[in-house]
Amino acid sequence: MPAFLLVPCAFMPHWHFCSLISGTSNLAVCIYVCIFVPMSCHAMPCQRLVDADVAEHGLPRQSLTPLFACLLVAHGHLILLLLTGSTFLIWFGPTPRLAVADPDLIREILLSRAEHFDRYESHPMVRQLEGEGLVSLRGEKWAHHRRVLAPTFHMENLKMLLPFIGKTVVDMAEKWVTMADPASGEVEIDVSEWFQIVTEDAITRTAFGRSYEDGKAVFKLQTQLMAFASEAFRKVFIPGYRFLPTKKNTSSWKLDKEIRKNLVTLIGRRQEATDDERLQGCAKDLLGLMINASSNGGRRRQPVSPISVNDIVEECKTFFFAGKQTTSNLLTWTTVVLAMHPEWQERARQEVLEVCGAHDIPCREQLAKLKTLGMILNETLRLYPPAVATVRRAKSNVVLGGYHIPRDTELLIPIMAVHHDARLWGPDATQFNPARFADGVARAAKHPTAFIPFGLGARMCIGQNLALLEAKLTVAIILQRFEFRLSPKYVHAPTVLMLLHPQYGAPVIFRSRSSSQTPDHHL
Ligand code: HEM
Repeated sequence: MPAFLLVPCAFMPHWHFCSLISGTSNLAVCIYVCIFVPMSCHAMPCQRLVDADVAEHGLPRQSLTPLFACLLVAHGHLILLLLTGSTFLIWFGPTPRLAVADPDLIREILLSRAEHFDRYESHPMVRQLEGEGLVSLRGEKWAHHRRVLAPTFHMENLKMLLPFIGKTVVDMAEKWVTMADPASGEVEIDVSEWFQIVTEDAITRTAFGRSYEDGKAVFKLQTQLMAFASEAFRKVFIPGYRFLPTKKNTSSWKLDKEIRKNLVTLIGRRQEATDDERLQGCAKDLLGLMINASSNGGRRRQPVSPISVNDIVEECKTFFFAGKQTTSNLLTWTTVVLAMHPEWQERARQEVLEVCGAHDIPCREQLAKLKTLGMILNETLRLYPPAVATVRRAKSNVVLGGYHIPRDTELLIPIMAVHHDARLWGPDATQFNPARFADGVARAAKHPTAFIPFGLGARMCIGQNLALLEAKLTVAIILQRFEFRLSPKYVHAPTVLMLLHPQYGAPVIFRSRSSSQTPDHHL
């Protein structure tokens, strides 16, 4: 039997240490830093793997802070891939994981032989954050929920949300203008914070539709709940601690109870609505679809698992979690790379002005014509995929690419490493070059499965259409109204805290295009 490729690599102990204690704990990172700092001196080489642009832009070097050390931990697989080839064993705490970065094998795992592999069950702390919805469900219940919820994300449905999302972006842009310094006409904005307003609004409309205001109140409570959960996630993990009646735990339980109470009231109100009201030309929202599915459950010949109030609560958590931060990270990285590459910024702006004009909120048909912007978004998703990896578990003993994989083996698909593999993307794999997507996604790399920011197969991201539409709309509106560049305060430090985000935020300097028409403006 071929043995797994065991890699004696300096990175293993770090991964091992950090993952033992919940992945991001400060204590673990301190241990990590003590062991690894003398060996690494500086983390810059790893960042260079992430983006060659850093060197070009002479961005400030930084000290090796604990969180920055996490970057190295998170990109261990990237380095292992480059050192060893595309299939290797890596330790995640006491558990071995087979990292698979070969696109043919990834295709087998996620698509052609997906029945042999299940989604990996997240840690309870993570599940608390992501909810027990679509992301973590499996088997028949997952299939039922996916079928029920899919219509929300059909393009015909989503395009009805565009004017609302567009209005939120325009309001945000107008606020930036009022914040500008009257002398210079410029304003510095940390886009990583502001974009969350846009994505929260979009997900609230998608989930609650015409009950938007009630939905906002629910998601506000959920934000507080998630703040508690993510704080706990960053601390040392003590099994069972989350069940103790500490001050924070009791506050979390109270919030959870309140969310359920609000949703039950909302569901009751929606159920009382007449059919006429339900069909008032509103977009199909997640809440409405789930309520219908719970009441239609009895009409199905073989009801799988009727959707309960608890299911609705958990799906709301899941969609809020899966839909908000991912898309705001994409928006943040897109703005950062456009600020780094003024020539692409200008090309994208000219296209937007030609297709959509200088002021109007772009409609679905216009967005579809923004080819350059589409290429830029793809290239951003390639270099900075918000979800850096995904994990599967073998359901039985299987042979994959000549390896005998025992049942229950975890398989890590390092999306970010695949996206940076020079064997697939060519020698400029670490460079920002949207032109590689000019002939479509399938032809951008040497393998059609080399680009998987939204996963692949049956469990591919259900929110992909919404994310891309929202991102295109938001960036188009910003390009119509502003020219922008990186703030000198910006530090290029992509780091992973569940998702890939800029460790020190993303301060960008915006200048309104109406004020920058003066002859002496410099960008
Ligand atoms: C740029 C934005 C986004 C990225 C990069 C992204 C990425 C992903 C990836 C990689 C997966 C597959 C995970 C796996 O195979 O294990 C996934 C699944 C999922 N995503 Fe997204 N996502 C994004 C936006 C959204 C949005 C806006 C929503 C909801 C409104 C959403 C909801 C979900 C859900 C519910 C799943 C689980 C699907 C299932 O298992 O059936 N995502 N996403």
